[in-house]
Amino acid sequence: MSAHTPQLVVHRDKELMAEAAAARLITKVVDAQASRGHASVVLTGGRNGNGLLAALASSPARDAVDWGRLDLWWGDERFLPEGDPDRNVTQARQALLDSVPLDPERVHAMPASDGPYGADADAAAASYAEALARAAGPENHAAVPTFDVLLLGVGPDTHVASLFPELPGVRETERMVVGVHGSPKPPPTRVTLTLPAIRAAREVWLLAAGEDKARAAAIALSGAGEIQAPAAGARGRARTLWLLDAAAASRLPRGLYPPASP
Ligand SMILES: O=C1O[C@H](COP(=O)(O)O)[C@@H](O)[C@H](O)[C@H]1O
Repeated sequence: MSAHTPQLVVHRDKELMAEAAAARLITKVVDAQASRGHASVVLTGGRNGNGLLAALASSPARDAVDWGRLDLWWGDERFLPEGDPDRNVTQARQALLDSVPLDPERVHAMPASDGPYGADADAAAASYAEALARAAGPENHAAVPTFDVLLLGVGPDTHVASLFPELPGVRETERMVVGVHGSPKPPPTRVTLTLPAIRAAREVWLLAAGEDKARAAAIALSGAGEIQAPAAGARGRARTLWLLDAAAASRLPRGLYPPASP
């Protein structure tokens, strides 16, 4: 099976999906730290991403992670003032980050709209791209680190990170990070990794739980184009994993799930 072929795991409900994904992430991070001394994870916003972080916070196995040797990056951010409750980083802090001993130098939040770039989301995006490029080593395949795991929530319209169907961001082939203007989901201004940055990750995990994600999962996994269905273009270098609950998997084409017998 090619690394580009998505693998699917379907859980009974969203709570079990969040707990199983948290357990899976802990194992991945612990293994990476054991073999290379450090690990890097790209976080997502949204309900499913925050559900995973909350499950991780309440897992006894969280203490197996060396939090001080974990780099955290973001796949996208809602371009709002620092501390705004709708910022993805604010929600991640509440769900998990404030309760684990992270090294603040390794927590790479995207800039806020009242930060050094003011309301200029494009300048904020360029500065995040520079930070990623500085962190990328010669062994990396792009101007971003080879993230161990990159998490993506899947929106009901098939968006991932802040790459929305048909908007310029999803068409970007050169830059690693771009500003988003006129997002159909509020707030309208955002900053996002692009598909080339996402595809530099070793593993990409797409999270989809709930009935409102069923159509998006079915479209993205049925051969749709990435411009129309950005989730279809998200893949990892070594693995692309869709983690779903039964409701989100309910409209998948026959033969995709459960896996067809050989
Ligand atoms: O706005 C966003 O939405 C998506 C999906 O969120 P969900 O609540 O429908 O699961 C999320 O992945 C993205 O990071 C976020 O900025």
